[in-house]
Amino acid sequence: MAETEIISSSENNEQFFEGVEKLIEIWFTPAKNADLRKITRQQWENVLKIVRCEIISFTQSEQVDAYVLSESSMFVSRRRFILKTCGTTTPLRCVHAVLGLAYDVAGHARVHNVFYSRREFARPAAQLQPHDNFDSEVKLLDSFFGDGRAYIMGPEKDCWYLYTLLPLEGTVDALEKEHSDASEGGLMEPDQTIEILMSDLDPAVMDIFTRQYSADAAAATRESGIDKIIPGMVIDDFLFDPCGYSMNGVAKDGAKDLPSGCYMTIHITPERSCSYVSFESNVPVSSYDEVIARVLQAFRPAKFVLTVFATPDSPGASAARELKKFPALGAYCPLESQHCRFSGYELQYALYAKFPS
Ligand SMILES: C[S@+](CC[C@H](N)C(=O)[O-])C[C@H]1O[C@@H](n2cnc3c(N)ncnc32)[C@H](O)[C@@H]1O
Repeated sequence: MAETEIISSSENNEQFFEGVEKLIEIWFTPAKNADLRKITRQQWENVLKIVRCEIISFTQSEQVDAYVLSESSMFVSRRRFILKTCGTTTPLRCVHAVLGLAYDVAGHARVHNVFYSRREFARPAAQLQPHDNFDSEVKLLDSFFGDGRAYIMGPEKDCWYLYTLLPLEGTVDALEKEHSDASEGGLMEPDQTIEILMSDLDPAVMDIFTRQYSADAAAATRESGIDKIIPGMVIDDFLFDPCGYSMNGVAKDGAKDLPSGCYMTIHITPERSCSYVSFESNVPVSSYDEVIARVLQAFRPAKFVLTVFATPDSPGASAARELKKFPALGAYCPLESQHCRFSGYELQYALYAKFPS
């Protein structure tokens, strides 16, 4: 298994692990016969060496290849690449190699869009370049993709960073993008993604994700209720030793109400001093109420960042607008909320904390 940075915390002799992930999503412009799934496992393994992690499990649906990694997950479909990695991994260092394989092996010559995002790290100083600060990350991304836009949302300690090629709606750049999209023939298929990035979780729940408590990953999946969050998924789960958990879910072929490109992914760092859980899915629902309620009930965080990206024609567009109203979510009140209208996407960011009891 790849080298893992687990640093002893002097306070209580507990291990520190940076659960916060860096997430990069690259969409390529559709091209005849082009498919990222032509890239071989060996080629992905070489890419992941640059990132400092490795593949530990694989599952797939008709549309998505899903890899569980030693540090989080990778999803590969015809024209979309998603890499989400935690710890002190270096995902932006592999972008050059991914673009090369996309061109040489998969037949993709043009990048249509890019999203790079992450929450603020618990220990930013422990990260390796370029991840030691957002400016360096943006500089490297710009060296690959040209003129991207960088945003920082929320308060300093709990902020969420985003880099994208999407211009803000109503700008001259947005008009230009619409023209180029129109000439390429309506590229944007409906798309929506929810992420719930949780910290400071209930220790009783976190115990489930230890070898001491759960015999295997499947037992932890059942006991926590992860298998009920989005029914109809094939689950590929992994329980680390002595603790830690990762899972990918892809829609079962022929699942009712679940399109075959649908995925979910959950990663859990249960150590008490640095507990962290991330949930992400592109499930196409018009309200996220049930999914959010199930996630919060399963993990009981003290605090979380919620982000929703949705194209205007996706069912999730109404969900993003509902969340814009700044609603309380069960036992949680919103501390911050921001809504952004990009050309072709809406984004809702919010920071929630448990009501004081
Ligand atoms: C890979 S998981 C998922 C982390 C994820 N990003 C999250 O949301 O917390 C990390 C957890 O697994 C534990 N772990 C145990 N062995 C590991 C290994 N070889 N590589 C990575 N993590 C390991 C870490 O201590 C941590 O609790």
